[in-house]
Amino acid sequence: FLSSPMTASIVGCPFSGGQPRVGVDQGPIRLVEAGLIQQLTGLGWKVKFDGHHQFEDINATADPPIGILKNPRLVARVTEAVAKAVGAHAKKGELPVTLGGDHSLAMGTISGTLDAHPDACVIWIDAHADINTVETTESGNIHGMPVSFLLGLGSTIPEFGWVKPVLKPERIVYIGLRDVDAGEKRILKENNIKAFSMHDVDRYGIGKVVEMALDHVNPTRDRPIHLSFDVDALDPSVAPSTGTPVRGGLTFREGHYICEAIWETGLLVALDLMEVNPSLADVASVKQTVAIGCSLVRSALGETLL
Ligand SMILES: N[C@@H](CSCCS(N)(=O)=O)C(=O)O
Ligand SMILES: [Mn+2]
Ligand SMILES: [Mn+2]
Repeated sequence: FLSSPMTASIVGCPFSGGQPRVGVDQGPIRLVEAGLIQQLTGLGWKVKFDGHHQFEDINATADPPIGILKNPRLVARVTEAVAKAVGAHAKKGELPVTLGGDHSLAMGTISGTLDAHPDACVIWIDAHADINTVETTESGNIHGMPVSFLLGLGSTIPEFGWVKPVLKPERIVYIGLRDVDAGEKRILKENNIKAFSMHDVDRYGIGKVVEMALDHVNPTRDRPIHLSFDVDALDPSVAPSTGTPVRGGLTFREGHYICEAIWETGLLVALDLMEVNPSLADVASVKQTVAIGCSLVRSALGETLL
């Protein structure tokens, strides 16, 4: 699915509108400053990066909540721009590597991927399901909702008219869940969405879980894969500087195994690395979180241990 020479296009998205914490917009800047581009070049990738996206803000008075949804017009506008950017890169046979920024961005990245690769499946690595609808969300933070928009669940909002229900429930699988709201549990069940929680990771081991996840969404290993990786899937001791940390997460190796195994399929067409917030911990912990973000991207893009 990728053109040659293999080209990775870094889509830097300094965006925090999907959630209330300051700082997650600095994630992409810190990942690039840590040398991610040079690291990918070192792996043999042709890397394209024409600067971080400049999302123009909408002042709060012009963007009042819709229901309890916060910054709705801003999130709608930004994610539409991201969908266009990711879709354009993917259509050129490049591998878009979207650096967040909060996970509401995935409404855009996955829309873009599916525009270029309609048959793609989504592997969502996260402590959370991010599948709340307008009706079920209790926070109004849109970073907890992107999957519901992509599936076309819940009532539609005119401001999000650009999002089409391009994702089918049988084309997404979760790994790492351990903090799912009651409403989300109902949605997962009603839509028969496959999800491997941390209980499953403990029970089967990460190797078997990844195999079962791929068997579910990619049975004959012929579909393009969009990997959406929320660093809060990792245990907070491994990736502390993130907005919604939840204990009992993936180890350093389990996180990397997922990326390595998906690269090994040869089917990866798009990657998101989301929710790195470099303002939530001490200097050493921030550095650790940024470094593991870079490391996960390298593993997903072919870096091997031997
Ligand atoms: N389920 C909660 C938390 S959502 C956490 C979003 S993320 N992208 O995984 O950090 C909510 O809806 O606010
Ligand atoms: Mn998430
Ligand atoms: Mn999460």
